[in-house]
Amino acid sequence: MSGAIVVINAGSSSLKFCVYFHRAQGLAPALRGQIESIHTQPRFKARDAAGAECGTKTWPQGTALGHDEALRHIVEFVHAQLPDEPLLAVGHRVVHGGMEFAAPVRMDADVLARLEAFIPLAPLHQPHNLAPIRALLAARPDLPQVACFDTAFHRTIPEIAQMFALPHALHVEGVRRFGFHGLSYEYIASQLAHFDPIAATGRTVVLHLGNGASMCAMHASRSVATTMGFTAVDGLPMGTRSGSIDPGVILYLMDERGMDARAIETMIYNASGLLGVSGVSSDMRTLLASAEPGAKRAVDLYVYRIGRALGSLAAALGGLDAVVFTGGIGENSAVIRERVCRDAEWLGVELDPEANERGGPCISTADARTRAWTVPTDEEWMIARHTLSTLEGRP
Ligand SMILES: Nc1ncnc2c1ncn2[C@@H]1O[C@H](COP(=O)(O)OP(=O)(O)O)[C@@H](O)[C@H]1O
Ligand SMILES: CC(=O)OP(=O)(O)O
Ligand SMILES: [Mg+2]
Repeated sequence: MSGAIVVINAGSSSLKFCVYFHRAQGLAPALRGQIESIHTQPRFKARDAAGAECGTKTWPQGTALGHDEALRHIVEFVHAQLPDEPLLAVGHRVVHGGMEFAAPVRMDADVLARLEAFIPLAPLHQPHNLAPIRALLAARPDLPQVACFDTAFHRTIPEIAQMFALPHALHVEGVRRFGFHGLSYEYIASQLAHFDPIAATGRTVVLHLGNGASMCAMHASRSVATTMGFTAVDGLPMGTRSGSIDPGVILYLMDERGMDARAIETMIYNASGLLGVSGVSSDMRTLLASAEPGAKRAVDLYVYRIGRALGSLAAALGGLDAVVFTGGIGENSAVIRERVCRDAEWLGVELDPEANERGGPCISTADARTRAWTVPTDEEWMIARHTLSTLEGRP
């Protein structure tokens, strides 16, 4: 079965793709890239198997390209680069799998309809995750497609950590914490043993800081608690999402400010977080480079909330052996890592500033009680492996 597996990963601000060749010796990346900042200043970049840049394009500042146009650009690019490679399957990141989908699944019209029910629970992601699946099911019904879920990795979270203190019938019906960024956490969990056996077997908090942001407490590389909940708007402040707020604020906005559910949805998903607090930008690079007081305010709140969440997750773990930074901000921003690590000194984290500037992978001092790492995530690799296993009928 020689040919290509194409992986599509629609994030809230980016569309990432990777083409893997499946050969006798296994899966190998052949072409990868992304369009980032798709709602604000889209930039396309692709690299070949050797890591050499093989495609770039930038759109003018202020272009709201959106996911559909971004996907069209990527499909044309991949087709032009690899016109003769037979396509074996397409693997997709699907953010919400609810209680029903705890493992990757082969797509058909029935599964698609069931996944569409979760659109209200992940409005920035699920529609964009499902649109290419729907289009391909219509155009190429013979082509295998596999959905891989952000929620699946968190199914090991103990019942008590999944609960809201609401009437219990709601929990039974599925109003519970699901958690997200699971493909990223699963990848990091698969890498921990190579970096730090203590982090792999012990108590580790992984910080996935991208446009969406969450943190996951892992015990022996399994998820035991996470900051996101029923939806991906919970937990940390993000690029445009509020993270946790007092639910009383929602009632106040409805009753006293005349806002309806849709207006509140737009506010908490699209106009809050770094963007709302700063009034400047949702993009961490822009905020760190800005002299505006709003930019400093947003970064300060971001770091503060990460520190609060770290204390809470360390409590859930009963202590802390390691922290791991990943995601666009976690992998690339030495400043944010430094600030988070300084605030976490009470938990035994001791930053090595030079190692942090170099980008790690180890960014803590040799004798720190709690080790700190920066590890690039690879959701696409997890999706490719799950897609192949599903095609081959393996769990
Ligand atoms: N060098 C950098 N310094 C600070 N932030 C960065 C840097 N590079 C990327 N980022 C941030 O990473 C975020 C995007 O992360 P990413 O994980 O790619 O997003 P998505 O959630 O859409 O998958 C943006 O906020 C961007 O500003
Ligand atoms: C679930 C989520 O927030 O994903 P992303 O960070 O890719 O937007
Ligand atoms: Mg992402």
